[in-house]
Amino acid sequence: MSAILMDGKALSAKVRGKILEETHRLEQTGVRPGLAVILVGEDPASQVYVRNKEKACVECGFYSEKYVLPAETTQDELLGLVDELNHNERIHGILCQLPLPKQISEEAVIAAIDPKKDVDAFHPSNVGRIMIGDYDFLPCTPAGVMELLDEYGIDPKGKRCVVIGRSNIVGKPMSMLLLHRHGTVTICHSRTENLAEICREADILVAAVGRANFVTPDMVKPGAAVIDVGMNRVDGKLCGDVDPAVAEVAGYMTPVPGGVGPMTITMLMKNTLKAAQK
Ligand SMILES: NC(=O)C1=CN([C@@H]2O[C@H](COP(=O)(O)OP(=O)(O)OC[C@H]3O[C@@H](n4cnc5c(N)ncnc54)[C@H](OP(=O)(O)O)[C@@H]3O)[C@@H](O)[C@H]2O)C=CC1
Ligand SMILES: Nc1nc(=O)c2c([nH]1)NC[C@@H]1CN(c3ccc(C(=O)N[C@@H](CCC(=O)O)C(=O)O)cc3)C=[N+]21
Ligand SMILES: [Mg+2]
Repeated sequence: MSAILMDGKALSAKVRGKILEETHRLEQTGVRPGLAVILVGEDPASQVYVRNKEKACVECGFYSEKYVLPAETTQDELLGLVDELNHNERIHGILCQLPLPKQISEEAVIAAIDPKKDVDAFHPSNVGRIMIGDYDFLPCTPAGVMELLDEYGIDPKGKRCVVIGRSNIVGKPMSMLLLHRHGTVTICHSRTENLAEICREADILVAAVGRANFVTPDMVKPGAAVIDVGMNRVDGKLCGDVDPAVAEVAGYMTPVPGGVGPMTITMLMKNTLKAAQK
């Protein structure tokens, strides 16, 4: 048996095509969606992400600005830029790439972004709204995973869903979106006991750990949908959190690259369009 690969690249192309149509419609009213991306320091993974985001902006017809700041940037300097972008009328979405250097508080920067321009949906008020189920912006990576599940006809309703990872940017919001869709959700983390056993019960297993080949075939229920959020560099090569051998057990699986990554960026485009439409 070999899992059906969930093609995030193909689905992204489809969704980006629809976004481009919406962009053209919005332009009739004199508004072009604008996204500002801030990158502090030279994290190589972040640079790939920023490059892919620029390409996506072109595909969606957006205006975009990129700010590359040195690793020594102070918190006040960064907050100054955020404030400027909050007031810049060409910019509808602001994304500050995480992680930030040690001298800068991520919480302070996230809180400084105007919630109406917070296309990551990381601001506490947007996070709160997601908890309640009353939101404008969905968090990009979890939203991308949900669109992939929908595209392949995988409905979380009533199903055992296991999320490995509890970060604010992936694990926690992922669990919340699965819960909204009536999944029975278990969140695992580094202190979880009997992790493999818990994972083996999952109909939908999401790996957001940040460790290459963490999920092995013995941890997967035959036929399960296995979603690989991981983006790890091993000897210069990009690989996920899921051992490729899992494809022999799983029913569905997302590849890395070409799975969740492109969908994350597409959801960022969707949020930016939405911000511009408001
Ligand atoms: N495809 C995409 O669009 C995106 C991909 N990523 C990638 O996803 C991965 C996760 O990112 P992120 O959530 O930010 O990472 P974090 O490092 O913030 O979180 C990792 C989580 O995994 C848990 N964990 C670590 N080791 C173990 C273990 N041995 N057993 C069980 N749980 C463990 C941690 O537990 P604890 O809380 O106890 O420490 C933590 O909750 C990374 O590879 C990142 O690059 C991230 C964002 C978007
Ligand atoms: N404020 C903030 N928001 C984020 O959403 C955020 C962040 N910071 N920090 C870093 C992580 C990581 N992340 C990725 C998204 C897409 C790809 C991506 O495009 N992946 C391609 C890579 C292909 C290639 O190698 O070019 C793929 O999987 O096919 C990678 C990584 C978003 N993150
Ligand atoms: Mg920091």
